[in-house]
Parts: sequence; C-alpha cells; structure tokens
Amino acid sequence: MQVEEKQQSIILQSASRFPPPQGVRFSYGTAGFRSDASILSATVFRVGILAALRSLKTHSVIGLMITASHNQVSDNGIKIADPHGGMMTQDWEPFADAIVNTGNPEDLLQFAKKENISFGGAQPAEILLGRDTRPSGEALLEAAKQGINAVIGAVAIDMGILTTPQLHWMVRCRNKGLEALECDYFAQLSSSFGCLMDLVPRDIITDTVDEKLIVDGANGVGGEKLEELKKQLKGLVIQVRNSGKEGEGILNEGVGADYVQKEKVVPCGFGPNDVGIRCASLDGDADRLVYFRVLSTSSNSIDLVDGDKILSLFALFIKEQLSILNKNEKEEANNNNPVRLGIVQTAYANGASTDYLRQLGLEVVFTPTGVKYLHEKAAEYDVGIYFEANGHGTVLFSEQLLCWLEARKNELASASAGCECQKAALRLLAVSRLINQAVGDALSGLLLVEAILQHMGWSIEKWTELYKDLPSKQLKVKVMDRTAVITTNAETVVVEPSGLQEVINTETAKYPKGRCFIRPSGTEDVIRVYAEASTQEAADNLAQSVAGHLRKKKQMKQYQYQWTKKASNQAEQKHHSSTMIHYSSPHLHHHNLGGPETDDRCHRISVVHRWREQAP
Ligand SMILES: CC(=O)N[C@H]1[C@@H](OP(=O)(O)O)O[C@H](CO)[C@@H](O)[C@@H]1O
Ligand SMILES: [Mg+2]
Repeated sequence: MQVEEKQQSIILQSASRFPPPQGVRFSYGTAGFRSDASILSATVFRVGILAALRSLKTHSVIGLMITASHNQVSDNGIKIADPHGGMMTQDWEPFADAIVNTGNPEDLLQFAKKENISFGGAQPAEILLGRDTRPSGEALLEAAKQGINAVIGAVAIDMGILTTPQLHWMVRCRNKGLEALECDYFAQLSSSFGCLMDLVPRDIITDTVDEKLIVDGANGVGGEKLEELKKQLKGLVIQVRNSGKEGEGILNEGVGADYVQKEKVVPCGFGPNDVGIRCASLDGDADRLVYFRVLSTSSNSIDLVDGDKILSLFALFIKEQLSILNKNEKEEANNNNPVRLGIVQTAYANGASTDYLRQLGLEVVFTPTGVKYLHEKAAEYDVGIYFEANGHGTVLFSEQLLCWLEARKNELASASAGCECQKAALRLLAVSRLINQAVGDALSGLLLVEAILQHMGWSIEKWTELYKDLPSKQLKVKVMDRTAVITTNAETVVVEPSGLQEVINTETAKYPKGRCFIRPSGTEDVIRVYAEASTQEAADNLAQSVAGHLRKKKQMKQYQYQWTKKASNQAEQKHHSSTMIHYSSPHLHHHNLGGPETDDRCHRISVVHRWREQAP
C-alpha cells in the first residue's frame, strides 16, 4: 500500500473515534480554540494532527498546549506553538478553523498535499505537549496524542503539567539545539535574576524596597511552579497564595490576574493584613501578571499596577541601560547605528501610559488585541517591548543586538572592567536571558520587575506614581452575532455595522478626555466595550451608554440585516479576486492572508466564513 493510502486509512479510522459535536462552530481565536471542555475532544484530536503536519512542514519541533488560561475551570482549550516558540503562523489559522469544523478528515490530506507535506520521510515529526491543571486536561491530552499518532512518523512527547510560557520556551530551546527541560528553565531564570541582583548599584538605598512579595497563583499552574522556582532565588522572599492546593479554592474564581485587573478588587485569600505590601497576581496558565497593593483595612479596593505600568517600568530601565551604552559609544565617536527601541500596545492601553511613554521620547505603536499581533510587531525592533493592559507581554531582543552586546561586554571586560558601560551590557544580556523570548511569561516578568525595583530602590507605591491612570471602564455585551462587528485601525473604529461608529463618536464627544471603542472578543461570545474619561463616573457612563446602544436588539437586528447584505457582496467580490486560495472542499475558501493591515486580516476571515455558511 502506498504511504498516502496508508495514511488516509489510519486517519479515517482514528477520526471515527472523535466525531465533532453537532451544531457548534469553533474558531482559532485570539488564543487558539476554547470552549466548554466537554465538547472539545474532536477539536483537540484534529489539532493534534495539524500540529504533526506543522512539524513535518517546518522540519522542526512544534508545541501543543492544552489550557483555557483565565476562563472558568469547566472550559478548556488548545493552541499550537510554532518553531520559534511563538503562536502558530496566522496563515494556517483558516485551515485550522476549516478542519475542526468540516468534520471531514480527508481534507487534512488535501491540505498536506497542497502544502507539499509528505509522510513517512526520514525526519520524524516531533510535538511537545503540555497542559495546565484543569481536571479535563488529562483526557484532552490523550485525544491530542491520538491525533499526533494518527500521522505516520509523528512522535508526541508529554512534558506534563506546565505553564503556557514554559511550553513555548521549551519549543524554542529545542529548535535552537539548547537544553529544554523544566529544570533548565528554572536554572536560566534564577541565574539571570541573580546576575541582575548582583549588578544592583551599591549606592541605592534598598531599605525602601520590601524583600517580601505575596503572589496570588489564581489556583492554577503558576503557583506550584513558583514554589519550585523560589527555592533557587536569592534576595527575594516570596509567599505564594491560591496555589491550587486541595481546599485552597477554584481555578480563576475570585482570584488571578484577569479578575484583579478587570474588577480592580482584592482577590480571595488577601485581606486587611496585607495593606501596603507588594502583591502580584498570575492568571490560570501563568502568562499574565499584574501587581497590586491593598489600600485599606476597611475596603476591598486596590491600587492596580497593570501591564501598562509593568511595560513602563521595563521601558524606563532598558532605555536607561541603552543610554549608558550609547553615551559611551558617542564618546568613542562611533555611534552611527543607534539601537531601535520600540513599544507596542493595544487600544486597551490606558491613555496615560501612552502619554507617559511618548513623553520619555519612546516610539509607541499599536496593534489589534492578541499577543500574536503584538509579538510580531515587537520583533521588528532591536528591543521591542510589548504588553497588553491585562499583563501579557515580554521584551524581545534581536539576534543582531545580542551579538553586539556580547562583543561590547567582551571588549569592555579587557579594556575597562567594572565600568558603568560594561555593567549596562551585562544587565541587558541578563534581561534577555531572564525574560521569555517566545511569549509573555508571568514568572520571568515577575523576576524582572523585582530586579528592577531593587535596581531603582523603589517601593510599589513609588512605582505606581510613574503616572496616574485615566479612569476607565470595560463592559461585556451579549449580542446575537458578535461577528457582525468588523473593526479597523487597530480595532479603534467600527466599519460594520454601518452607522455604529457615528453613534460611538457622538457619545464620546459628550465627555472630556473621552475615548471609547468596541470589538468582538476572540475568546468569549461577547462584544467588549472600553471607555476612558476624565472621571470614573464619566468613564462608567460612556461605557454604559455605548453598551446600551448595542443591547437595543431591534437596532442590532437592523445592523445585522444591513451587514449581511453588504458582507455577501464583499465576499462575492473576494471570491472572484486573485487573492483567494482554493482548497478542494467548497467550505474551504479563504482570503489570502498577508499584507500589512493586520487588523483587516483578522476580521475579514469571519466575513467569508459566514457568507459560506449562509450560501445555499
Ligand atoms: C480585553 C482583553 O483583556 N482581552 C484579552 C482576551 O481576548 P479577547 O479577544 O478580548 O477575548 O484574551 C486574550 C487571550 O488571553 C488576550 O490576548 C486579550 O488581551
Ligand atoms: Mg493566560
């Protein structure tokens, strides 16, 4: 039997054990596929096959993470990590959607053919699997393994319970030929943290910085990993709460970074005894981090230090170190190639943070929501710092800059060891090893925050004073079909349904310093409304009034009608354009992804899909 025929029969046989649920449509959203865990096994099985194809295509190790991050415990999800450790290329997302939804496993083989993927070659496909602590994780991991094993020559390696960033880090390391076990991850983080702590300037009065940090682990995987990591850290006393141990509480329920950032209240397990102490919250899979301070013994309000302020702290420190190096270069009249430092935010970034960063003279750019967009943009700089307001972000260093820093460090070691310039090079190199280069990572982010606060001699209070957040409000609105909303300009402007942006503009104009935008969530079945204004009351009112317009069902139906007509025309035009990729199944027509307008890209896909579904 030919290898293709054999492959087809294995896939058909194993797929029959995983029939897709009826009447549900999945979409590879902001962070992979997510839904109630009870209906996910067929999706996970198919994504297992897809990951094996991705490994064959790229001749590299691929990652598969089973997690639903900050979602409720009954949910779960799956996402693919590409060879460099980042999210799966957006080019494959339409196919991921199609294969999970059509229920026809033969399409996988058609796709493999089109992508020139051959089976049974000399190099096996290798997929690293990880999962968070959700009870549904074990069975779903088994489904993923069966998907991988259905591809001839594919090997699944179960790395056990991990944080999402650990799995991404391992994939990246494996593909660079580096040690990639969990103990290597902990060793790299603790040694680079130690290096930064050794370089804290001696003249800094550190008694303002409390050694003690209390961390809310969201009752997820991050708490237990931090317990392991902290054994290897010097100069920092960490107390972990909500670590997910028996009896401590339920994953993400009243705890964790998402809850603390959105509700702006003290998480469970924290209270009056913690007033003034530096506290941090991780999310369920430990890729988000926020800090907070309990304000008083009598209320549950907090002073929140969100992703924007973490970003600002990192930007300040890195800018300072780069300018020490730059100054030295200038003195040597050698500075014809300044380092490009870029900051990447989304529309959810508090306006005060953007103003602050721009006042520092930094270049700030915006992308749509979702780390895949931010990461891609940040990688264009020598040093790219990206953060979502919710605490997901990291600092990326270009290979070129790292080589240059390495060379500077060595030169200076022989010429002027111990000078400020050499220390700056050493610090930046330590940051590049500490902070996860694959994806946002709460554990490595936390250690970088701690090292920088020590370096500056800052308390959390001093840190919060960098700038004052503009009052803001976020709301979720359930509508009949959230895909009816199409946005542009990094999601700040609604293009469909027509007329809606004008309504938002009119409302916004009523409030001093008002800013408001809406977008469909990629992880929940809601439209998100964000508003900012000069007072909390004004921000609340602005958000409520725009949400009110969305809730007016009649109006939404009318929008829907207009939109459907228009979308059909657009899709019709696209169908005839030369940029379509043609797959064999009638369900598999996709707009060719590409071009610089990321925002446009992500939302047109849903237009085409919807039209296809409605077509007779
Ligand atoms: C407002 C908000 O926090 N949105 C989050 C949330 O996406 P939505 O598409 O908004 O549901 O989850 C994403 C994945 O974790 C994260 O990247 C994003 O920032
Ligand atoms: Mg997460």
